[in-house]
Amino acid sequence: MRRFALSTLRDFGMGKRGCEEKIIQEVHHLAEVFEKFEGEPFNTAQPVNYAVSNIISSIVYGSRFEYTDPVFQKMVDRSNENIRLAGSAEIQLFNLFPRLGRCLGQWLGNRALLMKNSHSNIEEMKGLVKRLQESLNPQQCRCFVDCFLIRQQEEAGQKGSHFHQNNLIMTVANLFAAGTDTTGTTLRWGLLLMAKYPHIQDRVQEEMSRVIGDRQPRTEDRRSLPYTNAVIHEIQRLADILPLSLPHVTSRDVTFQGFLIKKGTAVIPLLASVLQDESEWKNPYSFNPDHFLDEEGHFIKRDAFLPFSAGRRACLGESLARMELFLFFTSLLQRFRFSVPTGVSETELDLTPIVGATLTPPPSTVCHKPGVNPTPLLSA
Ligand code: HEM
Repeated sequence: MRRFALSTLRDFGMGKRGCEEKIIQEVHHLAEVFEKFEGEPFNTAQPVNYAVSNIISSIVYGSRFEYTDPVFQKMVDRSNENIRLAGSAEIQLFNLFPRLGRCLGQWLGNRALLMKNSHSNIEEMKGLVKRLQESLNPQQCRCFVDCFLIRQQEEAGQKGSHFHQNNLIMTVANLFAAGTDTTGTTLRWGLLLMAKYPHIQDRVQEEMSRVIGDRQPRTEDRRSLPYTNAVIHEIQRLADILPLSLPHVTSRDVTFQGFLIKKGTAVIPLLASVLQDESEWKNPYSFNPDHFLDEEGHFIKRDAFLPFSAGRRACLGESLARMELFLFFTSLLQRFRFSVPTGVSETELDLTPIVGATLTPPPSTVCHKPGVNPTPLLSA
């Protein structure tokens, strides 16, 4: 299923050009929302989440949603709420000791809410899939769901086929959740860190203005923007949004660094142990883009940079996420200057994360005014 998902996602958007166009279109929608605040402080969470969710949604369903669509809003909000709930103490405890479920009784309010949210989202997704199913044309594959349905028809009656309805809905739900909160959270950390460190924002905007001027940033510009690239990597390193990655289970006995790990053991990789390793990074707990630059200011790759984890089950959306982060971040910084609200100093700006399954920025607000080279908004 992973292989099918990867190759289909590549065909439907994660292929470089197709995806780049989708992201650039979405940047314009997001920038329009930002513009409406006219410099007043606002919380970037919802518009940013809706924008990134539209990228995975258009790959999966073949079309984007309006940010004002109440069904879409609820799906994104529930999915993000679930990621927060999944990291709560009671859910973690329940996962460790499921048999304690009944004893934990009233304690499990979070679990009830999580299940209710999942159920509601799955019902909405079933409706979206049904509509695509009704208009399915096997000669014209419009999106991920279509590809799955066509394969399902081809393998109909085949024993053991993975292409059944339940797998389709669960895959769609996983892609939606995995593709929304992670990228949205990282982008919001980025905007907050730019407001906190204006001298770093200055350097990003100076580099962009010098290298690409007014035109729309493109993925290939990454190579000519070493400082900006280093800043985006440093945002991901410091934000460490998935410090526990995802839990795994050993499929056989393994000996690792002299320790025997029995088959069936739960393994939780601590990404923080590399992203903030004191022997790897000069200032592991500070925001320092120099971690990714050599003395001449060239970008350098670092082995300890593993926000997408590693190995055969590493993040399936890494290339999509990297493209989204680069294009959203550069396009927003080209249009806007982000700052702390009046009356709050940069040093006072709190960066204590909210702990869930991901580490999200605190509910702070940022202001913006036109950037160094504000580009006119294209009509989408
Ligand atoms: C900044 C953004 C992102 C970060 C930091 C991130 C990080 C991760 C991490 C750490 C894992 C766990 C890997 C493991 O189990 O070893 C993961 C898994 C996954 N990610 Fe991402 N991710 C991001 C964006 C995305 C996007 C945009 C998608 C959409 C396609 C996506 C889809 C997935 C899927 C489907 C998995 C499960 C893979 C599997 O179990 O085989 N991710 N991600």
